[in-house]
Amino acid sequence: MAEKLRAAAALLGARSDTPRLDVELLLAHALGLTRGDLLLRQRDLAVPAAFDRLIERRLAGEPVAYITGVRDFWTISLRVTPDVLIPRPDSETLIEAAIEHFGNHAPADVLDLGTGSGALLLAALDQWPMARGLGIDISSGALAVAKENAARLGLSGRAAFRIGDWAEGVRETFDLILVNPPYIARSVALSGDVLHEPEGALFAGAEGLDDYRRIAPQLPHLLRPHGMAAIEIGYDQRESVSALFSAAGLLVEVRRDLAGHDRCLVVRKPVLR
Ligand SMILES: C[S@@+](CC[C@H](N)C(=O)[O-])C[C@H]1O[C@@H](n2cnc3c(N)ncnc32)[C@H](O)[C@@H]1O
Repeated sequence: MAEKLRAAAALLGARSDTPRLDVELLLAHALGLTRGDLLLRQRDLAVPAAFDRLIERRLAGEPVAYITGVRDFWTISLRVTPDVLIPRPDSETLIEAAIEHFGNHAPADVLDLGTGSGALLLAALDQWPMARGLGIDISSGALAVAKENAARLGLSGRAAFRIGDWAEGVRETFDLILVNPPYIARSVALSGDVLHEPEGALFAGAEGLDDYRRIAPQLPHLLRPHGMAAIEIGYDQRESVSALFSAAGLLVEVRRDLAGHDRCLVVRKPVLR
């Protein structure tokens, strides 16, 4: 088996930045095991015939998460399909910022705008067992995946989902608002795995700012006085996006991801004295 895995990883080296991990995840999927079980038991296992077909799909550019249908995010494992963006480790910066803000005081009500697979909302509900949440997305395909994830994680009782255009028509207020909108400029030529992801999850007009422009004026009406919003940004959007939320009368700080890139705006209401 070891030789076969080395050969597959060498093949994928031309296509992927993480060939060894890809091979392990695909083989675990072919065997119906977790990656952990695969690593523990690999000496006793044979490579199934289905593995070669999975490697072919990966070589043709399909992301591992769409092949296996699964992606881990924060403390949870999510089902993913081509209807949803594959949740990124960088987006965990938003959950970390929320944990830092709330400390021992858990948020009661959470809003996730552009919920996709439900990653951010469901990670927050897993983090705070008494919290309830609402996930909104414009894509009915994405909402079907998010609902399935809530059910699989036993979180349906605390998670509601609604089709919507950002927060249009939302009358409720929230302690925590999580937002990872599309933020790539239309002129950017994408390559690699991302070409398989939904365009509606990626692009936001000529400068990548169209969705922030819509969301910024909505936030003051949605955010409770001591609440916070964690908003994902592209590594070079700190100033342009901060300006939009400041202009909406909100206080803005920036958080970096593990790679040291600006990744998340922490947005609060000014405290009235
Ligand atoms: C970058 S993805 C984020 C998905 C998920 N929150 C995550 O972090 O993995 C952006 C999401 O916003 C949704 N979206 C795009 N335009 C929208 C709009 N006008 N109103 C609501 N959701 C929208 C897309 O369908 C997509 O699911």
